[in-house]
Amino acid sequence: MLKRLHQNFHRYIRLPSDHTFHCAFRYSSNMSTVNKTAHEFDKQRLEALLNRRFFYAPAFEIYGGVAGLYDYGPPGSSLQANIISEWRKHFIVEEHMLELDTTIMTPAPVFETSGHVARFADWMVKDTKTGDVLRADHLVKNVLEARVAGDKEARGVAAQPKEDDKDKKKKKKTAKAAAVQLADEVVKEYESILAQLDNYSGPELGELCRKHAIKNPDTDNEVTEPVQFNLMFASSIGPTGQHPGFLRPETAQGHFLNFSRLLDFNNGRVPFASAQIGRSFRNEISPRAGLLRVREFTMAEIEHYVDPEDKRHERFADVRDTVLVLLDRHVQSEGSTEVKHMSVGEAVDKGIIANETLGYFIARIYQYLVKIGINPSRLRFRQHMANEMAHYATDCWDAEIHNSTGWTECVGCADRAAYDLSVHSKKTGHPLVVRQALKEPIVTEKEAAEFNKKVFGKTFKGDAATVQKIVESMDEPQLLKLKGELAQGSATITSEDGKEFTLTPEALTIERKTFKQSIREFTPNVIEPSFGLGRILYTLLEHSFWSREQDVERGVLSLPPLVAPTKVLIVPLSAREEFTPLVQEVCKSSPFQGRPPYGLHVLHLIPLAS
Ligand SMILES: Nc1ncnc2c1ncn2[C@@H]1O[C@H](COP(=O)(O)OP(=O)(O)OP(=O)(O)O)[C@@H](O)[C@H]1O
Repeated sequence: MLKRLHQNFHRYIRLPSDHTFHCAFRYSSNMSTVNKTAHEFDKQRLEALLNRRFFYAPAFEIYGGVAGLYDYGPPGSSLQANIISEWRKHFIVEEHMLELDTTIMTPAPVFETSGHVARFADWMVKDTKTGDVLRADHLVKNVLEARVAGDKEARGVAAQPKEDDKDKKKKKKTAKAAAVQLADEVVKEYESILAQLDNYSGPELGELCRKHAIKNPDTDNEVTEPVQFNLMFASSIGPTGQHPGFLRPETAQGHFLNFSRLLDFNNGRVPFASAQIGRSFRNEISPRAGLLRVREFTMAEIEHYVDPEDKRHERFADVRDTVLVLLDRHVQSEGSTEVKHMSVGEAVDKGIIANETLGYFIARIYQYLVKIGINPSRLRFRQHMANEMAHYATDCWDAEIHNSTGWTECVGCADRAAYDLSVHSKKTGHPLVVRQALKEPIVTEKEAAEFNKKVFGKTFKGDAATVQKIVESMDEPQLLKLKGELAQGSATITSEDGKEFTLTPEALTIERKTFKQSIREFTPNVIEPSFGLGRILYTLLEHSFWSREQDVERGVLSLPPLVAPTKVLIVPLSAREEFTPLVQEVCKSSPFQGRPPYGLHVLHLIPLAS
């Protein structure tokens, strides 16, 4: 019997029929083909399927659950592992990146220096009567979008709500507005606000709420002025609570703090990149969007260190012709969302994308997302507007994926300039720089201060070090001025705390000297692609979900084999116990074991017969 099983292996591999998630077997990454026969997307059916098959579920559910925390079940974990595995291959292996695994618990000074303690915050408002908390930009977005939708409905442009919404109770609570037709200018103004929503400061969001009578849609109550809420989870390290700390809200700082070691590992050369996959934590104000906004999630982040004077990328030619859908900042600031279809080469040439390295990573992000099954026609890159971008960043693009809630940022890709390395270096005194031997030494002439240590010490005693520091920190024009004053007999300088010191030519001389520099020292700039894997996973599930017109009850997930949780199913057709060892034997000796064709590397053994 076993021999027969082996001989007829392919007959005993039961390719699952296409009415459950096991139809991960539809080898199509081209959903447009699939969608021709598919029924309209139904979020409730997808959610029911994901819940029933335990892709993921609210964490601590039997204790009532906590918003924004989710556990992944077997297929969800497997799907996530495959997404990560492909990410590792696509970025870490193919780009020779240096992988890290740094700690989550972080001492507070790190985030004080990075600016997170002061600025990693969102604007929140409170319902003036119930005290319910809402994120200010989300409130404005939901209410204005609902009004625009209501206007479309009143004009007969929008689809009417479906009659067959059986499970209305379960429907997500979202802002709804009556089908009321608005004046054309009002619609235009709303659309303009929505197009540049991320550009508004907290006070401006408050102003919008007042101007457009935006209230809490759940209660119709007014809301308070926006106040900032820091998103980091605070903790303390050690039994005495002496060392305040935070759960990291991103993995990036772990890369920067290890920069010197990474640089050594890379033999002192740039460019190179570090990469890390790990958990991050954000105490989101009002997480109501399933996996799209959670309080604990897996990120995959790359920090690519590059010479600030040369941001070319040696493999740019490989991606130059990749055509992307771009929504640039100028279009948004005009209140429009009109996209451009453009090759990444053209976008860099025209200065729409700031430099080659940033363009290279944007193209690689696109390739990765499409490879794992994201529908390219629902993927765009949106450039950050001036106010939205961190003050130190020179350019930033988000990979946004369209889903049932609209466009969602799933990957951020920013040129962070030299900010992070500079601030940590300044704070700790540890140089986070690259030293490069110059082919041709640079010869320069400049004013230099020379201290007569004996006289200097005698004159200034305990203040000698302070006075020396003041002089050493002077630039060329200041030194020239000081030199002139000393030539007249003496000069007076003042310390930060207002103390005055008189310098004489006996204590200090300033002379023009020639310097030869054979080492160039610089702080590299950082290009950072930052992926939220939960958002990618969820949008992928939406893009892969469909059902047939003739069988809408049964959902199908058409995931590419590369990431599908189940690749091959081997099942006994009878419940007889003696079949179990035979099936296990077949699994072990299957041609897929060890040498997976087409990425088939997971074998699931599921008893089918009952
Ligand atoms: N609360 C969250 N839940 C799930 N994923 C998240 C969350 N916050 C951020 N991410 C993911 O991490 C990536 C990088 O984080 P980044 O700091 O750029 O996001 P963000 O701009 O703060 O996102 P948002 O504006 O949506 O809050 C995002 O592109 C997203 O995929």
